[in-house]
Amino acid sequence: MSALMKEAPRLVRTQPLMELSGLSKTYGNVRALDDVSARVYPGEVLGIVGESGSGKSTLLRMMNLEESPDAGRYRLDLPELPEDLFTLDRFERRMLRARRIGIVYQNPHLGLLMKHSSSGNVAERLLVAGERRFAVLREKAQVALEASEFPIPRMDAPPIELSGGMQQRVQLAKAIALEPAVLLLDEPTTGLDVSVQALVLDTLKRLQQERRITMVLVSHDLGVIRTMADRVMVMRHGRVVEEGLADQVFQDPQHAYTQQLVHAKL
Ligand SMILES: Nc1ncnc2c1ncn2[C@@H]1O[C@H](COP(=O)(O)OP(=O)(O)OP(=O)(O)O)[C@@H](O)[C@H]1O
Repeated sequence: MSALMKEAPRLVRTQPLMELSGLSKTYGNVRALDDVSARVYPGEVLGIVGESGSGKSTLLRMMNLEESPDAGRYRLDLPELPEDLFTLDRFERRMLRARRIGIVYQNPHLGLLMKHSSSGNVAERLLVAGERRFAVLREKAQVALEASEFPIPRMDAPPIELSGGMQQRVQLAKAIALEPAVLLLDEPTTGLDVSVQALVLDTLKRLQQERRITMVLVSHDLGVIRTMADRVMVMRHGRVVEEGLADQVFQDPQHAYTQQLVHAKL
């Protein structure tokens, strides 16, 4: 079986790990999110797909607590957290992000200090979470880089000197260094060469299978979503128009917009 082929969906139907409800967000006169709700179950990969401007990245930024909605609530099923994470202040959000939420952006400049060493970028995440011992920081950074299949001899090179694929692996190492409860991926392979894209997806898939990391993957690329996701949410104009098991949505799309997306891809 090719490494990129999917296993049977992992239908874990326990309590959702992540639950967002009734999210709305308006920028000027653009309604980026319009009453969006989403649930993510432990160990699954939720794919969010939709055309440019449909609200995917806005939703992911909310999941990462980078922004607050005009309305809506956000719950993570982890100990000692409030019922609505949007009530947390800036500092509390930062700590929660550092310890429990990992993110990989399409644009590495958003996730990395491009002129600092790659190992330092990963170590910084560990520092924010309280680790101060230099040897431990370095060792843990190396372990995370290895898990991301980053070439270790280059771990002290700054991302600015690395290829796009390697930069994404540094972001990934930083994101998983503390074994987050959820890993958010915003178009993690968009802009990479197709062959590099396949290798990075392979790494994500392996990590997912070995560690059962709960993931939310945003992509406009149906191929990427199909490769990775157990469940899919289709967004359009800031709303969720369809959601379901990935195989179901791809084989038998119900909404006209999803049909259009799927058929355009075939
Ligand atoms: N900070 C912002 N200020 C103003 N408008 C914004 C902001 N963020 C998003 N928008 C607008 O909200 C809408 C949704 O944007 P969003 O980036 O979430 O969509 P997307 O589906 O991720 O698109 P893309 O695939 O192009 O990134 C767009 O019309 C966008 O222009």
